Order: sequence, then structure tokens, then C-alpha cells
Amino acid sequence: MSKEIYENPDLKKERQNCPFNKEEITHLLDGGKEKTIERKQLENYILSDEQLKDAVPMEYLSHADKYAEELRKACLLMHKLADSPAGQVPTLRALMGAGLGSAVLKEGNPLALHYVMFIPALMGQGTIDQQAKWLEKAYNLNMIGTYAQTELGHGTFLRGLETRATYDPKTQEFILESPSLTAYKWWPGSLGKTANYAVVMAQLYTKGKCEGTHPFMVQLRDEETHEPLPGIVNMWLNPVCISSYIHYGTYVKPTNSKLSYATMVFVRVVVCQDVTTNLRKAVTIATRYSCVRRQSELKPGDREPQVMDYQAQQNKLLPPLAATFAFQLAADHLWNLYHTANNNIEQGDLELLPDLHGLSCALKALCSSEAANFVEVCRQSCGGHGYMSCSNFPRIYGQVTAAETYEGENTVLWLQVARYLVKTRKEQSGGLSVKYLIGEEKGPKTVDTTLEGIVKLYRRAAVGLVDVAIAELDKSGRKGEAPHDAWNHAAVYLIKAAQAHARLFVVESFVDSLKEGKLSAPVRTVLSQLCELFIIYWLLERSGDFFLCSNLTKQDLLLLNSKYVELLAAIRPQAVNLVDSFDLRDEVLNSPLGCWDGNVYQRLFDEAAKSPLNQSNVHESFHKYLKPLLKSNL
Ligand SMILES: CC/C=C\C/C=C\C/C=C\C/C=C\C/C=C\C/C=C\CCC(=O)SCCNC(=O)CCNC(=O)[C@H](O)C(C)(C)COP(=O)(O)OP(=O)(O)OC[C@H]1O[C@@H](n2cnc3c(N)ncnc32)[C@H](O)[C@@H]1OP(=O)(O)O
Ligand SMILES: Cc1cc2nc3c(=O)[nH]c(=O)nc-3n(C[C@H](O)[C@H](O)[C@H](O)COP(=O)(O)OP(=O)(O)OC[C@H]3O[C@@H](n4cnc5c(N)ncnc54)[C@H](O)[C@@H]3O)c2cc1C
Repeated sequence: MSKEIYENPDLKKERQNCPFNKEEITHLLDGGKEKTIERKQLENYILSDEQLKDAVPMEYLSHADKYAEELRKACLLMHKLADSPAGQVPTLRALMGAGLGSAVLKEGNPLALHYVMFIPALMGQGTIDQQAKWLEKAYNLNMIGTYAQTELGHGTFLRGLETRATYDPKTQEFILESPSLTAYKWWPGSLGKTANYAVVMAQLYTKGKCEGTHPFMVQLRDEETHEPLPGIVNMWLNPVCISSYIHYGTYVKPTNSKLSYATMVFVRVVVCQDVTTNLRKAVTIATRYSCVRRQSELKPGDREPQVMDYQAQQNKLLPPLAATFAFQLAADHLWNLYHTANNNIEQGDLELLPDLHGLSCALKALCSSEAANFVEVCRQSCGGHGYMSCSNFPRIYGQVTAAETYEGENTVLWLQVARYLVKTRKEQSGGLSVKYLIGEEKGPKTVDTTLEGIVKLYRRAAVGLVDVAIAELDKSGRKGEAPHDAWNHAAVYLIKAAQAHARLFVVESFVDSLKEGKLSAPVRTVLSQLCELFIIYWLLERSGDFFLCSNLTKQDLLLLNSKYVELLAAIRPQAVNLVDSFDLRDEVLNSPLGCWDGNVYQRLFDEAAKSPLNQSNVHESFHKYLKPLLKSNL
């Protein structure tokens, strides 16, 4: 007789009479039905492999054992990659991301940098000959690389990197050196124990002149013994410049000095998708748990309600639920822009480079910071159980907060966006992602609280805040301040303007996607509700920006607040069905709180039982330390 599959009765009830086709949303998020089929096949292919399962929870292993265990699985995954039915690159991308990859490699993928930065650096900056020499070797894993840019003393300010690459015309070689302690490469993933090659960013010196930071291929370790090569600690010999700027000893300037920063742009684009995947996991865990958890008293004398029935809980979880759709659609738009810009750049057309830089900085900073805040709210919404390591919130939170720092610290990126916006606004030049700065809203500043009216408010705020920042810069200039001082003294306004620009892009992506998308009426209804909820939520959170730049009134805000709480109530019944549409397997969620069947308490109990401390009633330390203390009559 088939074993009855347990399903928590509350979750079961949540799933009854779903008014929309969940698979339609799954296909939308995957990029089509075929992609969903491919993803599910890949998940089965990977997650069914017993050798990829952890014998004991990773949190109970030592640092060294964690590394060894993750490396074992990563190497096994690479073998499976070669035989993957879905093909190498789709499998690779799935394995690198926050979804399938982190279901297997919970502490991090020791080979991630090889694929996320080392190979993209070769592809984006290597000459044809260099790619012919190294790309196949890298794809065949006959070499393991990393991207070594950040130093102890510098991570943000690339023009301040100390590692030097001096070209010797006699030997036609580059001598790489770390001239000081602060020049030591620090942070590069895999550099410590895994990689035997690195793309090293260093200041290129030739004929006594510094030509700025350039990428160099450096062998770090012997390919057989894995021993560090002689002098590798602070003097690196025989690197090869990855690029084609040295012709017979003469430096040939690249068409754009920032092309050497291209790898970072690629990763910033990827990070937007990655943090969205992590946010989707956190929202799923918190939403399902909030429909299983019953606590306190809503109506005196009634049964304890599901905590999701508290408006306060809906206010915590439904905006991040909506954000997962908003960020996904914006990340898709950015990915398309990246491909268009990259194809053009390969043809020598750099026109879209500033837009790509501006937008990738804006979305990476926005998606990572918002996702980090939302993941923490999701954790808090699960009370004490959300704090447990096995809830998976600590790990998810660690991953999204890391993204606020790596690949460009967010504040620094916001200022890059502001630099681009001020320049564009002043030049009134074209510019893909600032189209509305040119085509700003004309006509009366009256507010209408329809979806279109709210989008117009976002547009006014994006334009208005750039103008406020420019006015601050001009005011400082009139006081005789030097441009760099004026810039520094306007930083608060500049960052607000950059963030308003990023929010407008996300809002327009969401609204435009719903207009263009071929959606069934029920799916369009629920996604439109999420879209309206999200853009009102952000407006209410940042109402100061809108007051500054439009005729928004107190009455308008009260009306929008009412609309917001109405939308919370309207979406509440579909919360579980919406997170079910993400189609995240329990192994990917990796959390007893978020499991599909809602059997939370038994799974929590089973997880606790795995602790080494729970393998005996009295731990040996009692006899060593506690018992003597108890007897010591202090
Ligand atoms: C094969 C692939 C297979 C699988 C992969 C697929 C999926 C992977 C899936 C999941 C992976 C998930 C996530 C990613 C995982 C891991 C990431 C791992 C680790 C992180 C690695 C790192 O952190 S690497 C180090 C990152 N470091 C930085 O980002 C440094 C930040 N600093 C800078 O970028 C620069 O210093 C600066 C931009 C802040 C300032 O530079 P600089 O001082 O030189 O410039 P100015 O400010 O003076 O501006 C001068 C003009 O240059 C323009 N500019 C600046 N930068 C760029 C750029 N990048 N592109 C274009 N233009 C640029 C700027 O706009 C100015 O222009 P003007 O016209 O105004 O003069
Ligand atoms: C998990 C993780 C993985 C990483 N992996 C790699 C890797 O594989 N390879 C690699 O090369 N690097 C890697 N890094 C390093 C990372 O890229 C840097 O830490 C990041 O670029 C930030 O630079 P920083 O550490 O110098 O911070 P800093 O810039 O020193 O930040 C300190 C403070 O200074 C502020 N600040 C700096 N400049 C300005 C400015 N112009 N205006 C206003 N405020 C400013 C910042 O906003 C911040 O508040 C990794 C980092 C992490 C956390």
C-alpha cells in the first residue's frame, strides 16, 4: 500500500482552490516551459546522487574538514558536469548559483571563482592566442584559476592597487611584485588552497611609466605537486599580460581604459540574479512556516491563528514576495542589456558601456541591499526557530550580505551611478537606462494614485533628486569649493538620486513586463496585485523623496496606505500558492521551516538530534570542568 504522504493540514488548505496556474508562473520565472523541464531534469540528476549528500551537517565539521568535504563534492560535481544531459554551460550556471549549487555545496563552492571570474576574464580580456592557449585548459579543468585583485590595503580603489608588473624589454618579461604588506592579495576566493593559476590585477609599469591596472595570468602552484612556485609569496615571476596592449615593448592604450574592469561588470550582472534566488528561498521558508505556525490569540477565545493572518506578518512577508518578481524581471532586463552591450563592445562599439556600467552598479547595489534587508525580515518573522542554523537563514543572510560588499562595495557603486546620472543630466545626452531623465514628465504635478500615476511619481523623484544633487554641487561650486570637495559634500543627495534611479528601473521593468507578457488573466491579476503592492510599499518607505519632488500630499499618502493594506489582504490567500510556484525543492531550501509538507516540528526535532552534543546524555566536558566547579564551593 502506498505510504500516505503527510501534508500539514493548514498548508493543505492554503493550496486548495488556487485561482491561477502555478506552473505558468514557474515557466515565467524559468524563462519558458522547456527551461523548467531542463531545470527539473538537472535537479534530479544532481540531487539523486547519494555521494553528494552530507553524512553529517556541515556546521559540525572543523574548518579544514568543511573545506575538504566541499572540495570533494565540487570535484564530483565537475565530473557530473561533463556527463550532464543538459549540457555543460546550463549545468554550470545552475551549479554556480544560489539555487542548485548551494543545495550541494552549502559552505561555498571552492571552484566558483574559476567559473565566475577566471574564465570570464579570459573570455573578456584575453587575446585570441591567449584564449586558444588557456580557455580549453580552463574549461577542461586542467587548471584551476581565481581572480586576484583585492589587496590587504585596497579593494575599492583600483587605481591605488600596489601590486606592480614591470615590463623588462630585455627579457620581454613582466616582473610582478607585492612591494609591501598591504600589497598582498587578500580575499580572492580559492587563492589560499585551491587555485594553481590566477588572473592578477596589477599596475603595469613600462619604460618607467605607470599605465594603470591590467590583468596578468600568473601560475601560483606546481601543476603536479600543488606546491607554491618559488617566490610566489611576495615576488611573482613570468606572468603574462592578459590583453594585447604590449606590442614589442611599446604600450598601446586600449580604446577605453575601463575595459580591464569588464569582468566585474559581468559578475555584478550575475549577482542580481543570485541574490534574487536567495531571496526567493528566504521568502518561501518564511511564508510556509508562517502558515504552519499558530501563535497567540487574534479573536478572544478562538483557536490560535496562523501567524500569517496577522496584518503585521503580511506586512513583513508580502513586500519581499513581490520583490522576488520585481528583481527577477529587472535582472532579466539587465542580462539582456549586458549581452547587447558585450556584443557591441566585441565589434568595437563602446557606446553602451557607460549605460551598462551605470545600470549594473545600480541594480547590483539595489538588489543586494534590499535582498539583505528582506532576508533578515524573513528570518525575524520566524521567531526563535528562524535563528537556528538549520533554518538556513544564517547561511542565506551571509550570502546576500556578502554581495553588498564584494564586486564593488555598494556605497562606492551608488556614487558611480550618481557620477553617470549627473553627467548624463548635464549633457542631456542619450543614454539607455536614463531615457526618462531626458523625457521627464511634463505637465501638472498633480498626483493620481493609479499604477501609471505612481510610476510617474517615481519618474519625477528620479529626475528631481538628480536636479537636487546638481543644485548642491553648483551651490558648493559658487562658494568656491573644489569639484572633489563639492562632490564629497553632496554625497548624501547623490546617493539618494542614484537609488531613486535604480528603483525607477525596477518599477518600470515590473510594470512593462506585465504589459508585454503573454499571461493568463488569473496570473496577470495576482502579479498585478504584487506589482501594485510593491511600488506602493517602496513609495511609502521613501515618501520623503516623493514629497521633495512632487505635489504628493498627506491625503495621497493616507489613500496609498489604505490601498496598501487592502492589497495585503487580497494577496494573503495566495501567499503559499505563489511560493509553491517558485518550485524550490526541499533540498534547495535546506530548511525544516520551509519544507513543502509543512512537517516542521518533527523535522526540527530530527535536525537537533544530529548534533554531536546530543549523541550522549552527559558530555565528557562535565567531568573535566563542570563537576570540579560544582565541588569547589567557590
Ligand atoms: C563561464 C561562466 C559560468 C558560470 C557563471 C554563471 C553564473 C554564476 C552564478 C553565480 C555566481 C553568483 C555570484 C557571484 C559570485 C561570486 C563573486 C565572488 C567574489 C567577488 C569577487 C570580487 O569581489 S572581485 C573584486 C571586486 N572589486 C571591485 O568591484 C572594485 C570596485 N572599484 C571599482 O570598480 C573602481 O575602483 C571604481 C569604479 C570605483 C573607480 O574606478 P576609477 O577610479 O578607475 O574610475 P573613476 O571613478 O575615476 O571613473 C572614471 C571613468 O570610468 C568609468 N568607469 C569606472 N568603472 C567602469 C566600468 N567597470 N566599466 C565602464 N566604465 C567604468 C566611470 O564611469 C568614469 O567615467 P566618466 O565618463 O564619468 O569619466
Ligand atoms: C565574500 C567576499 C568574497 C570576495 N572575493 C573576492 C575575490 O574573489 N577577488 C577579489 O579580488 N576580491 C574579493 N573580495 C574583496 C571585495 O571585492 C572588496 O572587499 C570590496 O571591493 C570592497 O573593497 P574594500 O574591502 O577595500 O572596502 P573599502 O572600500 O575599504 O570600504 C570601507 C568603507 O569605505 C567606504 N569608501 C571607500 N571608498 C569610498 C569612496 N570613494 N566614497 C565614499 N566611501 C568610500 C566604503 O563605502 C566602506 O563604507 C571579496 C570580498 C568578500 C566579502
